[in-house]
Amino acid sequence: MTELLSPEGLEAALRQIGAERYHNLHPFHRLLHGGKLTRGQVQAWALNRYYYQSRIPLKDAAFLSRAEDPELRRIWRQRLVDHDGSTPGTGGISRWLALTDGLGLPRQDVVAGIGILPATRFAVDAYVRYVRDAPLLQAVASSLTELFSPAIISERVSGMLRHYEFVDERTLQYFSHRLEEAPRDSDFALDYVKREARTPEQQAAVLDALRFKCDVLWAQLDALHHAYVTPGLIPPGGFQPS
Ligand SMILES: O=C(O)c1cc(C(=O)O)c2c(n1)C(=O)C(=O)c1cc(C(=O)O)[nH]c1-2
Repeated sequence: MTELLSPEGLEAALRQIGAERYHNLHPFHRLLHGGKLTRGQVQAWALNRYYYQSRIPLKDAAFLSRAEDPELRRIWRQRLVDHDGSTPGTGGISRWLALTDGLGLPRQDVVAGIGILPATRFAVDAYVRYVRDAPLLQAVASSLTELFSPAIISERVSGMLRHYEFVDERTLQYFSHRLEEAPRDSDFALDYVKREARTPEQQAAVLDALRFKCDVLWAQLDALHHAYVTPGLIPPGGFQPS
């Protein structure tokens, strides 16, 4: 039998999950941020990660289609604006393409998802489906990995600028925007789940949602590590670094 946690207790339990399971702990990120990857391996990461970026607005649109409260929609819809921009060439997706352009990947291949790993697709699509189908409280909770993203983003930007001559401030501009957007989004989502998870069962579901999302992020890096680090088994159709 689980007990009802206080809102602060729930927050502490969520933060504990992040401390144990967030993808900053994944060996592939240690290599990426520590300058241990080749340009081809960084290309593979940016290409696969584009698929995640491209699906985030679809999952937020799925969320909006289910949110009946106008106030909740008004706040959540900012996420779509952040990724898609308000005019062509603005927003997070185009900033991610500035990174893949800078790494020398053909834009049309990136956008078409040519060469992305099967496990990237499966993990990301599972996240979109989760947000489409799970109770709204869990859909909100699944975004809470963003509580932990500012720390990893700061580490990534400083590590990559220090170690790789093939990236610069301009190609990494995506991340400076996320440093402002992610805390705003995750503060809102955290307040929401602390307020709305009122039974032990709901609290357990919120914690499970965050574990699920950590798995979505972790599985993407497992796939990259398996294909491009060790044992280096690139699946059929996977991107081949030149
Ligand atoms: O660079 C990262 O490590 C990282 C992590 C996460 C995350 O923790 O889910 C997101 C992002 N970046 C990100 O850029 C982003 O737009 C984003 C949206 C979401 C979400 O769940 O709605 N997570 C993340």
